Amino acid sequence: MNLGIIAHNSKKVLIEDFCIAYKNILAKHEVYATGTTGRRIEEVTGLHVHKFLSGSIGGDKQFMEMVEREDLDMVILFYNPAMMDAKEPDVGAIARRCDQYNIPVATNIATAELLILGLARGDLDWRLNLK
Ligand SMILES: O=C(CO)COP(=O)(O)O
Repeated sequence: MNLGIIAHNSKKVLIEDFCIAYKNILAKHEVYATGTTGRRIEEVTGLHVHKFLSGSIGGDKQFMEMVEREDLDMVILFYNPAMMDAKEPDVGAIARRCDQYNIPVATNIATAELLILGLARGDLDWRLNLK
């Protein structure tokens, strides 16, 4: 399955730790991420990540296009609710689009852990029937 990941700068270490912890599950899937998030994940896990441009220069739009094509099966958006900034990718818009297409989306690590463990257990296999 195709997993999409975006992490705000203040959440980069959190996403690194998450990806290290669940590296064995991620390795069985395709990971897509905005530029810096993807590079950081590659550096700490050694996994290959399909990298978009950096979020602030268009990577967020590339990510959104993939959601709109329903090509992502699960999305992790670690934004910082205390630091909403107009220059940052519009995570609210991406989350709304995920809801429109019924794509499982996690905006915090507690939910992300549920999703990744559910993915490993086959709970998201229904998405395979959409293709
Ligand atoms: O800017 C982002 C989230 O704030 C995401 O883009 P990068 O992964 O390129 O940092």
